[in-house]
Amino acid sequence: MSARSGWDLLWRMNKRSCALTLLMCAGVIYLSYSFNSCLVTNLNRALRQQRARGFLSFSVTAPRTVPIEENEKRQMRLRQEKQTIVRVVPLTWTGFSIGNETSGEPIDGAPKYRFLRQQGLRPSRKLPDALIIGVKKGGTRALLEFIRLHPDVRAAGSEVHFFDRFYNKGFTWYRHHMPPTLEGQVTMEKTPSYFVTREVPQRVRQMNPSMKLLVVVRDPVTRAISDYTQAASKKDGMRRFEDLAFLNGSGGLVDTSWGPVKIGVMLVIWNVGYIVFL
Ligand SMILES: Nc1ncnc2c1ncn2[C@@H]1O[C@H](COP(=O)(O)OS(=O)(=O)O)[C@@H](OP(=O)(O)O)[C@H]1O
Repeated sequence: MSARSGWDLLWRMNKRSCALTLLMCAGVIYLSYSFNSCLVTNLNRALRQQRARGFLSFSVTAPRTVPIEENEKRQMRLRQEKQTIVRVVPLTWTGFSIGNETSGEPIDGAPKYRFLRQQGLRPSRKLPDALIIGVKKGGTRALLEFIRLHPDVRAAGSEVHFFDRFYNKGFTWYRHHMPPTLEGQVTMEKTPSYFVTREVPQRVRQMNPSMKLLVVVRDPVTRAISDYTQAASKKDGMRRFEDLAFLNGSGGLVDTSWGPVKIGVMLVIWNVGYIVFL
């Protein structure tokens, strides 16, 4: 074999081994990438499941170097520490049972308050400290939902109508319709018809002279249209808005005795100094 053909052979062999090396590198990179992404996906799934399983347990993922037993102990310690300082407040309350609880006493039996009891907290129902009194179709539901996002506010889910419809049922009835609260939490409810019921201001004042009153105001015309639209959606064959809103179908003289218009001019029954307008 000549020297030249020897070099050629070596060159061809180097090219082959280079290609092989490159191929192997690519394989290693691909395998490690797949392994890592698989690991990350599994970790994410495990974390999500853990979070979903215990929304009240504050677990911390330990570094992989910490032995499992030690990690568990650390998690338990962390949980205990957190439980002493974290106040867990469910944002919604869907049911209550009259008869099991007496006024202002803690709700002991309900399993949903187990976490609070474990933390030494004892929720009880109170009469409201604040009312959203109207106006109907002013965005009162939205306001209540925004306010009750605050952990120190708890609100009755539906309209209670105590001061206008069920006043004769008494304060115990009213309190049982309020959600259980912890000390320092504000209790609220919203009933837009309070704004247009003549007896309500006096009744509210009698129950609690320092009650906070909130009113969402809205342009009376669009409010009336919204009110009418809601009514028309529930009742077939309702007359047209303009037929009801104007006297004798005049198109000029507004009928202020018609419900949806009347609400727009009802402010007179309240002492506006007591109300927060939004
Ligand atoms: N964030 C916000 N901003 C402005 N407007 C809002 C908001 N949220 C609700 N809305 C409108 O308020 C109308 C419903 O009001 P209420 O929740 O007070 O209705 S009710 O009295 O409890 O039936 C209703 O009005 P219409 O859509 O004109 O009927 C809602 O669209």
